[in-house]
Amino acid sequence: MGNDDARATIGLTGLATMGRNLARNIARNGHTIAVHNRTTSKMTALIDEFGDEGDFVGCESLEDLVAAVERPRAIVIMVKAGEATDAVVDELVPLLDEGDIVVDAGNAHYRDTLRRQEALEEKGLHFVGMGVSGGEEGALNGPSIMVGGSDHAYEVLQPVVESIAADVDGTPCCAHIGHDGAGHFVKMVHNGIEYADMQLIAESYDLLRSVAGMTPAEVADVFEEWNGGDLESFLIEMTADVLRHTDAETGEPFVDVVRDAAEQKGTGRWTVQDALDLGVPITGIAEATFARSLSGHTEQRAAAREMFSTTPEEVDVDRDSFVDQVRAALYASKVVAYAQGFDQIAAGAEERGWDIDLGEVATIWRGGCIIRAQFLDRIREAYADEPDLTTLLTTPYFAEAVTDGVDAWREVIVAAVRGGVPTPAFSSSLAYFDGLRRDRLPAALIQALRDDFGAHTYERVDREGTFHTRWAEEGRPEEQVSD
Ligand SMILES: NC(=O)C1=CN([C@@H]2O[C@H](COP(=O)(O)OP(=O)(O)OC[C@H]3O[C@@H](n4cnc5c(N)ncnc54)[C@H](OP(=O)(O)O)[C@@H]3O)[C@@H](O)[C@H]2O)C=CC1
Ligand SMILES: O=C(CO)[C@H](O)[C@H](O)COP(=O)(O)O
Repeated sequence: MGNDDARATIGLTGLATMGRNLARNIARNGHTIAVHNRTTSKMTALIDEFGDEGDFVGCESLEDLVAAVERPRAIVIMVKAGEATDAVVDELVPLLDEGDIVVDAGNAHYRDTLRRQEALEEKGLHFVGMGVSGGEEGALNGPSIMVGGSDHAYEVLQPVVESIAADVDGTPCCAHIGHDGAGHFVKMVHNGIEYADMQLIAESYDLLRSVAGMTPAEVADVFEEWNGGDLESFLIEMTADVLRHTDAETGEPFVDVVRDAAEQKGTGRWTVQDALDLGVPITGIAEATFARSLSGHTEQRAAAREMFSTTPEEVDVDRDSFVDQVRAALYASKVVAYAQGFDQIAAGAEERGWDIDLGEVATIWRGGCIIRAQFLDRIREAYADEPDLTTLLTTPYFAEAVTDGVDAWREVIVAAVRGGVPTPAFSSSLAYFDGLRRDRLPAALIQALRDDFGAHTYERVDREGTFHTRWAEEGRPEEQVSD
């Protein structure tokens, strides 16, 4: 296909919340961008409203979009993940030429990215799975960008993606994470951590309201104060803002007029499914995902309330001390959630042959993305000191934070249990910490039971080898099954 009139550096199809702002960001940074949307009115609205922000080429069809972009073309797809992305890829591919680059910037499952990458490679095209985080505002003003694809594709895209990404201390929040699905894999785990972060924040809010009896506005003040310390982050700041918001119609705190059933588009669930396959215990993320599911089971919740309706025990706490304890518990649990997420990235990278630099991941999450937080700098430093870190939990800074916070963490969970306030993420994070540091785990009993009912064998603490006890026989003789 000829494109003699092509003058755009890059093309983008999918101009909903993210795509339209990403396109504006690209144009504002001096790149000519060709824009397209299945429903043309979104494209014309973008040009009408924001056409003067940069050099846009409006396109009514994918054919026009392809013709408008200089070769080798780079075309970004920013549409609904799943079937919609496949539909756009299928329509786009026949229009392209060898060497062109298709970039999926949506929240694709990394396995879909692997599949698409293989299919396009066979046609001589490059496929890039590019995770973008930052929501609507980040897409416009600088997101965090996780690119997966060939070295060549990254070289072509680098000037554009680095110029539009958020910037922290002069470093763009953008990196070539690895080949094929690596970028979408890291974005998936990022979203899993986002689920855990939000669940921990929600549990903190619930405790401060239900145990300490604070109003949403008072809790907002607490979050605002926390945002001035170690917990400083986008989500903590946003929580203060949301809790202070009053519903215009009713005059009630906004949080009280929102239905308490949390939805999910799937990235948290994928993270948990993947962690199960990898055998990595990401308990905080898993509990956060299940907590969203539980909140959505409205009929079961109604039945349970009717059957078990109880007034939880009043818990007598000193408000100021409790606020401090919740802060410590939140911080320690957050450290666990991030440690687990980074463990998953390390395990996934090893399993799939991606050379993922964990310090670089922490670096590009410091700005632009939803989980941006001051303490990512600490994580970056930890991996800079020791790239093959076994767990973030044992690095001096985080070990101290968890050790200092552990008593408060326990107190908070005791208060939650007494008060009937569910804290699945707090509790599972503490259980994870206790599990890791325990001298002996009851896993020994599980091994013995497995051997008893299924001859599954066990290892001994005092000798090498694999053993089986013949439980049904007199004297229960033990045999060594292998060395
Ligand atoms: N919203 C967010 O905060 C974030 C979203 N993402 C991801 O970015 C992508 C875009 O998200 P968002 O902007 O919220 O928009 P949506 O996920 O709501 O997707 C809407 C866009 O998809 C297009 N689309 C849907 N089905 C098709 C189809 N069959 N063929 C062609 N186009 C189709 C729509 O076109 P039309 O207008 O014609 O309906 C529209 O442009 C998603 O993959 C999302 O997961 C990533 C980070 C943050
Ligand atoms: O990717 C994102 C932020 O990083 C999106 O906002 C994501 O879609 C939110 O996920 P969910 O709808 O499952 O809460």
